[in-house]
Amino acid sequence: MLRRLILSRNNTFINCRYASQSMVQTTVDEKSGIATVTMNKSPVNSLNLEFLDEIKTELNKLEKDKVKGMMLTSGLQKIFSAGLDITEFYNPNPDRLSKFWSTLQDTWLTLYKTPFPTAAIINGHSPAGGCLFAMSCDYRIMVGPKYTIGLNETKLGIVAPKWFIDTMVAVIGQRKAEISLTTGKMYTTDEALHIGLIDESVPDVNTALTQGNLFLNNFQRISPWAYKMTKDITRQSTVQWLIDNKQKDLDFVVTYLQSAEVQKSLGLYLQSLKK
Ligand SMILES: CCCCCCCCCCCC/C=C/CC(=O)SCCNC(=O)CCNC(=O)[C@H](O)C(C)(C)COP(=O)(O)OP(=O)(O)OC[C@H]1O[C@@H](n2cnc3c(N)ncnc32)[C@H](O)[C@@H]1OP(=O)(O)O
Repeated sequence: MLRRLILSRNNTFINCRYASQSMVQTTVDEKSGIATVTMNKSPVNSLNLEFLDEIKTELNKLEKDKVKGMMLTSGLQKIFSAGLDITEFYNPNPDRLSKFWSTLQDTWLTLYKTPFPTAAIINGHSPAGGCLFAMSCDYRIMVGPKYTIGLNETKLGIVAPKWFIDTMVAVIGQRKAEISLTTGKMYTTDEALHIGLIDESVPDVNTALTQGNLFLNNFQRISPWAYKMTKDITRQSTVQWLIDNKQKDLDFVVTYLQSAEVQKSLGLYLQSLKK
């Protein structure tokens, strides 16, 4: 792991930590203690086993370093994240599929439970797993108006697992989540703002980063202990369900994803993407 100091947009030095050929770049503003984690896996930030593992490792490091907040964003031009890497579960190797799903569970738990406040800077399309990661942050700022966000699993002929669903319910409520999930709807920035899936829509990424910093700076005046306890209590039932049902969730997903019917749907969906 290498470290270097670079000059940030507001002329303060930021501590930049990066690994060679890393898919995740992190900078920490020395003055505010706020980290920016940038996902950088071309072409679409699809979440495969190695990428998830890197994100989880980075989040754990930030916790150890006691950062004051974190913004999650993308280094790609028009995509926040295309969600889970479909090639991990189309014609999968069963052992790798198990490892992939366990890593997803752990990465999500780490992100959803961070002891520091988080903001998603959604600077591109954010379907499915990309939307899950954005919803798992404490606050969402999306660059409009061109991009879309949502849990579109039914469009792939698959079903969002219970903890994806519960995460969405926590953000937009039962009724809107049910409609969104069953129809697999991808929302435009304006629509997402209207239903509360995002908190702010802004015209460009610099404004999004400024607003993200503003949101996270609110917590300078809040006791970290009070923040963490409140977040734990608020998110407890969703988190506890997964902790108690990790193996059941894994077994179900691995079996279900390998069924002939699901594999057929995924094959057709992948083909449509290639076109
Ligand atoms: C009791 C009942 C309980 C039931 C429980 C069931 C539980 C089991 C179910 C398991 C659930 C699994 C959950 C999955 C969640 C997911 O995240 S699935 C992934 C969903 N993602 C998408 O649908 C996004 C698809 N991609 C796009 O829409 C577009 O690519 C884009 C808008 C992101 C970008 O568009 P564009 O810039 O035009 O790029 P493209 O040319 O489309 O793509 C470039 C390149 O990338 C490949 N690609 C795109 N997305 C993915 C992906 N998610 N995974 C892998 N690969 C992807 C695309 O095919 C192109 O490849 P080529 O360059 O053509 O080779």
